[in-house]
Amino acid sequence: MILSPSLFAADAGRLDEEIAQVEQAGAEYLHIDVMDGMFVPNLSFGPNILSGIRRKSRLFFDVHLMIEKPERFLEPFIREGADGVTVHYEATDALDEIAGICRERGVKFGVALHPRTPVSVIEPWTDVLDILLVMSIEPGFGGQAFMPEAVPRIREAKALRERKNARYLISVDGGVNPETAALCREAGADVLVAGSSVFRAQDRKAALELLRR
Ligand SMILES: O=C(CO)[C@@H](O)[C@H](O)COP(=O)(O)O
Ligand SMILES: [Fe+2]
Repeated sequence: MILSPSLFAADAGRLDEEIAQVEQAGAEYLHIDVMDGMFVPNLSFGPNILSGIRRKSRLFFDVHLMIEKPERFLEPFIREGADGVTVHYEATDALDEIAGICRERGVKFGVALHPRTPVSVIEPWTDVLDILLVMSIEPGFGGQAFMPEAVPRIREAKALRERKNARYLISVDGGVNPETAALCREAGADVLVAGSSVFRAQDRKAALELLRR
């Protein structure tokens, strides 16, 4: 299981220490939420923050773009250190272009699905997709409860991968804690994104171990 602590839940006054802690505790990815106040009613990190934290960490930077027309900002996020860029299906008509740029620049191409977007919409891109992000909350805020409807959607994403003989990782984002992590794992998740359950815990290593178990 790949664990991707979500930086949005970290103490913004000491991001480098927070990142070092989860890196030392054995996280594989660092999930970085980018919000534009349009696609979601909130704001978060921009490319300048990515550039700053890139100098402090070797983790895989798993960038989750919750922005309208993400193709406008792909280049700065790649340049500043993203290893994977996940865009929302609902936010763009340019998935082919985005997939092409990701391939050219050697970064993983991810697509996120809002909880009400059918999993089947991704079918035309399954052969170029590296990460399918199944949202298990309404995007825009951390600390929300996991939506149980996500579980059959993870199963559907896995069945689709098998049927299409595709290779994408299935990632789950929102309300992931030790209990809901178990449901996600059983359903077929490969990557667990977890904000509050990691960064609100005193002992990050213990928190990651509980998610992994
Ligand atoms: O993309 C988002 C929110 O839109 C997430 O990545 C959250 O930041 C996850 O936080 P928790 O639900 O784990 O607290
Ligand atoms: Fe996210």
